[in-house]
This record gives sequence, C-alpha cells and structure tokens, in this order.
Amino acid sequence: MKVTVIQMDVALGNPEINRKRVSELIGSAVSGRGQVVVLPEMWNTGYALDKLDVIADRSGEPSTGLLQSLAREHKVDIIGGSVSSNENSKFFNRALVVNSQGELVHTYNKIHLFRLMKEEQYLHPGNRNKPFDLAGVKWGLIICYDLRFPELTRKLAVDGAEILAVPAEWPKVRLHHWRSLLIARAIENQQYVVAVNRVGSDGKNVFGGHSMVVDPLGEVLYEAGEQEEVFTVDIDIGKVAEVRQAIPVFSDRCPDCY
Ligand SMILES: NC(=O)CCC(=O)C(=O)O
Repeated sequence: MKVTVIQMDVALGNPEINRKRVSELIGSAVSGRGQVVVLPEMWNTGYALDKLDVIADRSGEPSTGLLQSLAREHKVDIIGGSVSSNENSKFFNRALVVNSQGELVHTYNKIHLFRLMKEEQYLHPGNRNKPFDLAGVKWGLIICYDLRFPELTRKLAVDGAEILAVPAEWPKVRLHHWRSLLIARAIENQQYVVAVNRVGSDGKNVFGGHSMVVDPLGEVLYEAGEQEEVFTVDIDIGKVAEVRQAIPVFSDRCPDCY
C-alpha cells in the first residue's frame, strides 16, 4: 500500500485559501496512483479559534464534500486530517476519512484538548474512538495532543489497528517530543505510524513539520524537513503480523495485573 503525506502550511482563519491549496496538492501529487492520502490537523482554519462561529465547517461541510469529490476524481482514499466543525453551535476538532468511492467512512472528534493552544476554551472534546477499515487495512486515528496518551493508541491497537494516522499542528519547540512519542507508539504497539504535521507559523507558534512514517519496529522510513513537502511511502502491512509474532507483546501483556 502506498501512503502519501501532505505536509503543508495552513493559512490562519482562511478556509477558502486552504481548500484551494488542499485541492491543488492532492490533484498534482497523487492523481491516478491509487493511494491513501493523509492531511494535517485543522487544515481548514488553523487555530483561529475566536473566529470559529464564522469560519468553521457546519456539520463537516464544505470540507467533507470537497474531500469526497477529490477522492472520487483522483481515485484515492483520503484521511482528511482534521477540520474545525460547528455542530449546533458546539465546535469540534474533527477528523474526516473518505474512501476512493467518495464515502465518508470515519469521523473522530479529538478527545484530548490542548490547553497550551486554548482548545479547551473553544472546543468540545470527543468521547469515543474506534479503528476503521480503509484500503483493506485496519487504521487507528488520533489527533496531535492525543499522542501523549498512550492508553488511547494501545486501545486502538488492541481493537485491531495496524496503522496509526496522526494529523497534527505540533510546534517546532517540542519536536523532540513529537519524534520520540511517534517512534514509541510504533514500537510499543508494533504498528505503522503515519504522522502528518503542518509547517509555517500562525503568529503564536512556529510549526515543526517532520512528518514521518515509522514501521512496526520503530524504524523511520521517511522523515520530512520543515518546509512544505509531499512524499509517498510504500507500506508492507504484512510486517505488522511478523513483528507481533516475533515479539509477542499482545499475548504477553497482562492488563489485569496493572
Ligand atoms: N495541536 C496540538 O494538539 C498540539 C500538541 C502539542 O503541541 C503537544 O506538545 O502535545
């Protein structure tokens, strides 16, 4: 399976520019190659949280419709990172996943809201997260700060996830945590990790890029730099079962003992 990561800048508070950019990047980078494409966190608005009543999606639109038509047009599955979405005046940081037939196959509202970027003042947290099927593979998806809560990723892996997608807006100042936690989640859960960070600045934070794909042994298969970049990595999903058989963490774990 080929996974294409779109490491992009996000125009603060300007969904029109961001939708245009996402359309261009998906169109030019992946047209006709039959891949899973992954976008970063809050790519429609960035963290313009005080303007969400005007600029956020309403019930996932227009972002869902846009991703559905791009998926159909380019015949790609899209893990559409996350977008700010207004549900009856409650705002969520919501992940959207559409398959290549243009069907919305998964949504997830970020559970752990990040106080350092004031999310808890503007957004409502999600309260559930389950794996989903895409391109014949079982995926888990968490959003950015969720990465610091290993029990969430472990539960997704116990429930069957073989690959973890991590859309993010992770500041450069904590890149060391980003890299270390992504590699740790891959090793401890013996799964691939596909992590997509944004680049650029929103005036308050400079975002670090370093999107990466990590294999189930914790080897970094590709790591981007700190500029916009689109890259594709071949994933051998059979490696998940191989590693889980070689080091049987999932049969040796003892949740009743701790
Ligand atoms: N957007 C986020 O959730 C940022 C999380 C972050 O920066 C962290 O250090 O955790």
